[in-house]
Amino acid sequence: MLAVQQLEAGYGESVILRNISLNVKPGQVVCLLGRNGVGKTTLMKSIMGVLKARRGGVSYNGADLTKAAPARRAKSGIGYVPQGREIFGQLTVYENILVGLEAAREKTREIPAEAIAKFPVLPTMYERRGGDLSGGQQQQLAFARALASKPELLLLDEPCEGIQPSIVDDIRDVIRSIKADGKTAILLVEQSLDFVKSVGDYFYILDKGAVAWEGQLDSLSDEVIRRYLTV
Ligand SMILES: Nc1ncnc2c1ncn2[C@@H]1O[C@H](COP(=O)(O)OP(=O)(O)OP(=O)(O)O)[C@@H](O)[C@H]1O
Repeated sequence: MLAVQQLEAGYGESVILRNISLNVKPGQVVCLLGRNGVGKTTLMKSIMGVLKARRGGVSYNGADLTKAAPARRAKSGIGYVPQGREIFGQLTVYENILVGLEAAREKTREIPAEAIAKFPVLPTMYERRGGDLSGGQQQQLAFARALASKPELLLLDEPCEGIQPSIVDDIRDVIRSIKADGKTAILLVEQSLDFVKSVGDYFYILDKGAVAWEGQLDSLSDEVIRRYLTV
């Protein structure tokens, strides 16, 4: 469903991604691995269209999205939980989720039940400002905002970063439950290999601007971990 082909992207003079090709199939949980600074977030931004591709392309369900703005990509069915969550601090919890609804294919102001079903605490906080929530609550809100448009592909950039261990377990459960529902594929950036192995199907390792290794997660060997992931 998602195909990234020979993508090149970067900032100003610097080229971060030189030649990236990867695929995500329906319902799959694909994990993006690599040492700090290899460009995982840059790739997520390029897929979402926040950062323009310089070469190569991004296609989704057969449509070429390489030149499409982020809003069109969202409307095509791609949801995004960015690194750092990017909750609108001055908006209420409810309003934050409504922002996610803007990307829904049918026009509605009704938050779909499935967006919040996994986060029962959120409706009890609808009137609170996003900025007043804890990190874990903000992460739940970022998930709900992304799920509001019923995406078929969810981009998750380090959803456990800065989150306390008990909430990390909750996030794992949410990812597993999205996977079990079978309606939404996930492209996940995550540092913890244990976490990745507990939710993922397939992996890509980035190194030097390209895909250095890929495979089924159960085939990820200690040798590959040492070569590309150990600091
Ligand atoms: N807005 C920006 N302007 C210029 N350079 C940037 C910008 N954002 C990131 N970079 C640089 O691009 C490179 C890749 O960064 P990126 O955040 O994509 O890596 P990452 O693999 O996600 O790292 P981490 O695991 O630390 O989040 C780094 O060298 C970083 O300094």
